[in-house]
Amino acid sequence: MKRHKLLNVPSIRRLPSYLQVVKGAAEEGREYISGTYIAQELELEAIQVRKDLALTGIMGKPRLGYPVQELIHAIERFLRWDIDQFACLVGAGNLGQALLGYQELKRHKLHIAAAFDVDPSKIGKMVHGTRIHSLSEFAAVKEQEGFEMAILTVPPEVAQEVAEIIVDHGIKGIWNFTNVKLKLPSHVVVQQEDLSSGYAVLSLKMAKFAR
Ligand SMILES: NC(=O)c1ccc[n+]([C@@H]2O[C@H](COP(=O)([O-])OP(=O)(O)OC[C@H]3O[C@@H](n4cnc5c(N)ncnc54)[C@H](O)[C@@H]3O)[C@@H](O)[C@H]2O)c1
Repeated sequence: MKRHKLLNVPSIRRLPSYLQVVKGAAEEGREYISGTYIAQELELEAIQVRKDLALTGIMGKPRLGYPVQELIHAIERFLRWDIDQFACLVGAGNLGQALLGYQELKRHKLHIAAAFDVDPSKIGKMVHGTRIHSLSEFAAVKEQEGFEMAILTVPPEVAQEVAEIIVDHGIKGIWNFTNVKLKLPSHVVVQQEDLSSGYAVLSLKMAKFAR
């Protein structure tokens, strides 16, 4: 059996873009928003949007649509973006430092409490307000900051070994930006981020639709 199998992953992946549209409507002072409007903004089918939004437990009102503020709260609650979550980042290189500066994560209440690296020229520095520690300090910093989630942005050749170290120190979830398929104990949740899949879709769409 596949571990950590979550139903409705494609729906969950669409919810952040709905949230963006609904927040835009809130900024324009709108009180209600329809599934059809969200669908048009995102080039989706209205039925799909309504089905996805039903996951959050919210019901639209006939002819009016969804109350904007309630919809924002429903999506955020469903995604657990209404709760402060703390993570560390391991591998403060090009991608790692870009993620440290990515304000959108903070807006979703994901706070990167500490970063780790092995490069002596980076250790001790602050990057976008987050201190870079030596990986050897992992246990002590984790104890102090209490994070259980890690963002992994190390080179692929050390990804497995670094993942094992941080899991041994109690990390329970890894957002893995390396292209390595990590082999870890079944209690650890791993989310693989693959930029190539976005490029694959762009490439095929251009071949089909761009002139
Ligand atoms: N740069 C991108 O746009 C991009 C995009 C998608 C995925 N990735 C993947 O993300 C990872 C990082 O890419 P990058 O371009 O930031 O690389 P990078 O070389 O700039 O950064 C890697 C960092 O990891 C550190 N590091 C090396 N060994 C370590 C260890 N044992 N423990 C802790 N830190 C260690 C290095 O000192 C460095 O700071 C790679 O696996 C890459 O394939 C990068």
